[in-house]
Amino acid sequence: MTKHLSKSVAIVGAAESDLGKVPGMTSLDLQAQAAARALRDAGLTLQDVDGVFAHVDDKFAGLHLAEYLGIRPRYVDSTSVGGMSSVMHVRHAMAAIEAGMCEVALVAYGSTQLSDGTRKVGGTPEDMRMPRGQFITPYGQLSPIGYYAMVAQLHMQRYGTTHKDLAEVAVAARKWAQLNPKAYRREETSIEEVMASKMIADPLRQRDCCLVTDAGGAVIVTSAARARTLKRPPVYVMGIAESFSHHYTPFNTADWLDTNVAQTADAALEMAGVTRADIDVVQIYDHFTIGVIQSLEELGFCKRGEGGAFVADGRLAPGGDFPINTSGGGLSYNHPGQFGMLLLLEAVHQLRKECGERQLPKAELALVHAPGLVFSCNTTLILGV
Ligand SMILES: CC(=O)SCCNC(=O)CCNC(=O)[C@H](O)C(C)(C)COP(=O)(O)OP(=O)(O)OC[C@H]1O[C@@H](n2cnc3c(N)ncnc32)[C@H](O)[C@@H]1OP(=O)(O)O
Repeated sequence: MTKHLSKSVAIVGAAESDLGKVPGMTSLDLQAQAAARALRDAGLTLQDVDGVFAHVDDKFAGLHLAEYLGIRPRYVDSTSVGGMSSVMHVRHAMAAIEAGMCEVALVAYGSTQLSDGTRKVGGTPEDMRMPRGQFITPYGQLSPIGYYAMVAQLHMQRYGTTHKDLAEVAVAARKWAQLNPKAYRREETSIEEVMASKMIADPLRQRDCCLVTDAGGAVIVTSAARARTLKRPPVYVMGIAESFSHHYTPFNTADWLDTNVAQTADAALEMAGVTRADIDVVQIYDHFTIGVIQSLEELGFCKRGEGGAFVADGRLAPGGDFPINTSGGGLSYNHPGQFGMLLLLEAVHQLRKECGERQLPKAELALVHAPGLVFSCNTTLILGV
């Protein structure tokens, strides 16, 4: 249905804010810093921006960012659906640009969860306000780690996945991080070290969980026609799809491992007119090691239940035959409150061949996948140069 929109818009500017621990900044500061850098990258100015797409833990995110930047856009979208929001905003920007409602869209995200100590592992008042809260939170279920721990338990019980399989994902991420000067954790690690790290929510140990860092990022999306007049090589949106299944906890679904991921992967690939085998760069949300195994299966890179075997023997790491998350991912690079923006940025950097030591030799087509909440929704994006 959206096939005709393939290559109708492109990312023409992309930048991270300062990363890691950034004291003295607010999430708005980080968004604005990233926005200024992304605009400079594109050769555009704030006056060119007429669409703002932002999400932070604030329902007025787009409005606040526009006001902070001193601009008066004619289109604002502050939809927040968890980790995938920034990736989904690229689709919403495409729709708005194609409908003539804006021409230069700023997509931004920022979080200072490390510096301001706002990341809580569970039992927050917000949890209690959600419908599930009263039945789950009082019993000590940590959010979202506890939910993914239950998914991991089920995966292990049903398919024989082991903790060593999970650890493979964490070690591969660290090996990529060692090639990325901006990564937060770059020290050597091993399968044994991951497996011996402190238990957080059985079977997920500390090193199975993403980092808590500050970070922000921004991309500039515009029409293909405008993109061709700018200084950067356009990174085209070849295909993109989003899908929603349930609210937050998978325990309301018939099978916790059942997701809508394949639906968005198939739709995005079809829109792009390419197959899984054509993809050079894969960026997958790694909030927890089990999330990567589950995503690889659900995206159709292997069958459900085979993800553990798929990631074995360093396959995802530098030098492996299925490299993913070349930045070091949320597990070792940076993980602000939500990771979609950083996944998107790494895909753009790979396609523009600006990744230094971690640059993949062939990088023409990228697949970015991000879920929201606990695989409650997801977006798949195919980018190409
Ligand atoms: C939509 C979504 O994206 S869902 C995901 C949202 N994010 C999360 O849920 C965050 C998950 N992670 C966490 O909550 C925490 O990192 C935990 C609970 C796993 C670990 O917490 P703690 O053991 O209390 O560690 P704490 O956060 O205090 O950090 C202690 C040290 O361990 C480090 N550390 C934490 N996780 C890791 C890791 N995976 N690898 C290496 N070091 C780590 C920290 O960087 C910190 O180092 P420092 O003292 O040098 O700064």
